[in-house]
Amino acid sequence: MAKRGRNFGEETPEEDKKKITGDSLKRTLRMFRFVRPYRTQFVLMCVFLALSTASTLVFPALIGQVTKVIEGKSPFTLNQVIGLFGGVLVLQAIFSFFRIYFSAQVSERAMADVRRAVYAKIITLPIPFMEKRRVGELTSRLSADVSQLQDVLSITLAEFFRQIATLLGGTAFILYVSWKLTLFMLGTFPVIVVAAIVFGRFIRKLSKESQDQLAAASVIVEETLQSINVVKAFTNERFEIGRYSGALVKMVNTALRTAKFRGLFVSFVITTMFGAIMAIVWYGGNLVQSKEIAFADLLSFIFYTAFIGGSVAGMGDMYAQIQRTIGASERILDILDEESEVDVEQPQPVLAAPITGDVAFADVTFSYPARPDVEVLKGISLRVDSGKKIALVGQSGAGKSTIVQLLMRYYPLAGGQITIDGRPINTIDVTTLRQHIAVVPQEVMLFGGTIEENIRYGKPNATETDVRDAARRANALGFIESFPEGMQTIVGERGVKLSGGQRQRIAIARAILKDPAILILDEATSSLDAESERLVQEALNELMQNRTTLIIAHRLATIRSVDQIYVLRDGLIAEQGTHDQLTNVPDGLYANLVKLQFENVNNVINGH
Ligand SMILES: Nc1ncnc2c1ncn2[C@@H]1O[C@H](COP(=O)(O)OP(=O)(O)OP(=O)(O)O)[C@@H](O)[C@H]1O
Repeated sequence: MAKRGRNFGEETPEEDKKKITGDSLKRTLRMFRFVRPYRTQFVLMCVFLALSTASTLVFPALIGQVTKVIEGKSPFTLNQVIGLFGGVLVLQAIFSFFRIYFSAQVSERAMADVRRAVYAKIITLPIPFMEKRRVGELTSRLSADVSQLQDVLSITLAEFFRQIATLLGGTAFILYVSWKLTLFMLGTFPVIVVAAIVFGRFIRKLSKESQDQLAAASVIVEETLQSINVVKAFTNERFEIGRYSGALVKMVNTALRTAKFRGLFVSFVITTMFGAIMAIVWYGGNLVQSKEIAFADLLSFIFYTAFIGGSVAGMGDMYAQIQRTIGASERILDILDEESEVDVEQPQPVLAAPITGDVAFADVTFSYPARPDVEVLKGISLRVDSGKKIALVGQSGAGKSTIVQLLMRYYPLAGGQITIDGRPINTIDVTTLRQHIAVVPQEVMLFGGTIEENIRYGKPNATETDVRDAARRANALGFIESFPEGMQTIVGERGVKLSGGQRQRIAIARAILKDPAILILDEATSSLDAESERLVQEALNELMQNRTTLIIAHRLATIRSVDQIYVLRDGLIAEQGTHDQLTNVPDGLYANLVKLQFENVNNVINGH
């Protein structure tokens, strides 16, 4: 049996072992909506499948006919029968071709639609959903689960149909030839096939064990090579070699044990299968001798028996296949049934009336969905008037990033309200809301394309001149043009080919191009060298002009001139005011932070 992805009868992983119930089958059938657009091809595939199965089933009967001709017991000549044989052969080839052609048409297109739908769903789901799942898990929905469904459409369905047809057609034929021989055959052959299936399962379990052990050994290699510096620093080479050898010995032992059973299995199969055929030939031969059946029919009988045996063997795998398919469909449907926050079926909203950018938080409380019992914000109220700048400062974990994540509407609030221009943000379309906000993150993440593509990410329909202009205003044009390929320079994976300061300026150019009313700056914690710092700061000043800006500040030196500073402690605003006001609060939090940073800088300068 041809199988893609998984091997014949391979053990079904635990998570795939879904009970087959009426409900789960019904749910799985919902996946057929993806086949509906291709129903013509699907029907054609079924027709050719039926035809090719029927033509295969004719072969044993034809072999019987040939024998009859040779024995001189047929009204046809040898050439006529062989001609018919050839005709069936040609038809069978044509039918099979079209069956595969149409099944590929259906399965490839329908599965691309499933992948597109799942991806569109995943990328538009709210952040809390993404937090609950691992990225690897989501990507395997797109690869493994969809491939499983594709197997069903392109292979399993055909196999299933063929097996049932062979079983029914073959049994009907042999019953017609001789019910006695049929009963004799049914008493032996299927029993052996089923025994072989069970034995085979056991062996596969064993070989999976040795595969797992090989995987475990590979993990040791991978881990140690990845952290080779650590291994060497601790001089643990000998220890690791020992660990690896141990894993190998275990694997070899299991493999040898498996081989013993595999040897037994092969001997068992060969002996019993051929034994059964011999028994049938013996019994059938007797029937031929006593003239109960014709010799030609005995030959056809044996061929059909082999066909039936193959079908019974294939059936064993069918149940596992259906289980896997139900599991895969359910996991895909679970995702498709989630509610998106962005409706991609609708065209992207054109930016509604420009906003002025008055941002206000009123008594906002919040807990992350992943940790509902920890209140991260305990009643935050703040306001930034249009075009003004505020800074959020406070210890790590105080809730600064949370505040801006809520403004982006990544999470629903537990209490209170956030408004922009007086409108609660949950009444604004989420795409429109985010179109008005740009974020310059702490760690700039660039996509693997060109510099131009990365800047254009801020506004996909921007002209080349706009992109250059944004780069120039972000102090980035200089370094971009110093590269031989200029704007077309490919930035390596995650932008590793660019320095930290350069990446930041690209992120600033991106934000300038987006031209939002509201800006969020998540200050980089690591400081740049003085020249880089100056270039970035200049670019930021250009970006911040006339925009409502929220700065998550880590280095207090950069926020002296903001309009208002909010000092956070444990999810509450502990102090607020301008830099000058706050530094004068005796023993104030901010005053202490400033002192601390000042001392640190002095310590570094003085070499302490
Ligand atoms: N996605 C999340 N799920 C659950 N808890 C989170 C999540 N993100 C942050 N937290 C928790 O919320 C609290 C506030 O985190 P937040 O990132 O807002 O702090 P921060 O002030 O920005 O800190 P830093 O300066 O280190 O970035 C922390 O205790 C953190 O552990």
